[in-house]
Amino acid sequence: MQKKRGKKMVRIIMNGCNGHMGRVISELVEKDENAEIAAGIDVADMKIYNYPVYTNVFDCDKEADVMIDFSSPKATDNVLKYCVEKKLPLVLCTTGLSEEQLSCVNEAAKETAVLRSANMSLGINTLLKLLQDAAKVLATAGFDMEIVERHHNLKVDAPSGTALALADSLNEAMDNEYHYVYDRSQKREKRDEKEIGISAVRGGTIVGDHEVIFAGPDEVIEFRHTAYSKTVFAKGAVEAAKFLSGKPAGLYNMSHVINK
Ligand SMILES: NC(=O)C1=CN([C@@H]2O[C@H](COP(=O)(O)OP(=O)(O)OC[C@H]3O[C@@H](n4cnc5c(N)ncnc54)[C@H](OP(=O)(O)O)[C@@H]3O)[C@@H](O)[C@H]2O)C=CC1
Ligand SMILES: O=C(O)C1=N[C@H](C(=O)O)C[C@H](O)C1
Repeated sequence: MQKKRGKKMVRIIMNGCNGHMGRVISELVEKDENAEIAAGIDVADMKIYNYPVYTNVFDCDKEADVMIDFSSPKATDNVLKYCVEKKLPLVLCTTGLSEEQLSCVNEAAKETAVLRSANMSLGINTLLKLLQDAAKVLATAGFDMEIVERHHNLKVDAPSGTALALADSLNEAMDNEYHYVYDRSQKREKRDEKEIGISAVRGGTIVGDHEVIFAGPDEVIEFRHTAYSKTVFAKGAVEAAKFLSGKPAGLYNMSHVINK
């Protein structure tokens, strides 16, 4: 299909182009007058779309304005190296990165623009802010904070990157006094008041569901976000790519895109 070209065209390299998110983004960009996929990167060239696919990121010699990455932590080290070498802005959406990889992200952001977000949806990024006000009132009043996340049965990392980001947001509001508990199966003592419990459910085709529970004496408040399709993440990622193209080196997040 020949698409109408807009005035301002953002050229994207899609890392993880054969995956679930890579495909949703390819479909979305196909209809976008102001964006195109210059090349894809994945472990195999499945010839799904009409852009060139490289199985090794370092073989990719296409001119581009930004990379979007939805792949695997196994790809992250090379993705960061490539983007630093090419001074290519990077929208990093892959979750499950190690502590060491997270510090490499910070280092890379000194050389090129990096926007890392575990969740590209408007809803979760709004919730991250709202929760801080709630925590300041409720956790201070002694409410316990718990997070339950639910995802499809193909998800490999647990807890989700979003659950960790939600916990970090709560914790930041409380001067980082809290610690996270992922598994209570070996515990023989009651809950610590400074813990945030994080539980993961995996099943079927659940796109992504996050519940933040504030449980106090005789009352409970719950905040819940449900993604009904992967398009919410794809839209956010393409918007972030357009925002990041041409930006100076630095670490960005979705709040920069939403409040631009
Ligand atoms: N920030 C956000 O809003 C969101 C983040 N995510 C995260 O994005 C990531 C991808 O999700 P999803 O698309 O569902 O996963 P998929 O497994 O469907 O897709 C990942 C793709 O990346 C490929 N891949 C694996 N290793 C490499 C590598 N070294 N280089 C290039 N490509 C590679 C995989 O190939 P193969 O299958 O052969 O291994 C696969 O085609 C996950 O970490 C997920 O948690 C997902 C949704 C939203
Ligand atoms: O793997 C997924 O699918 C998702 N991963 C992200 C996460 O780990 O938080 C975001 C979203 O919930 C979907």
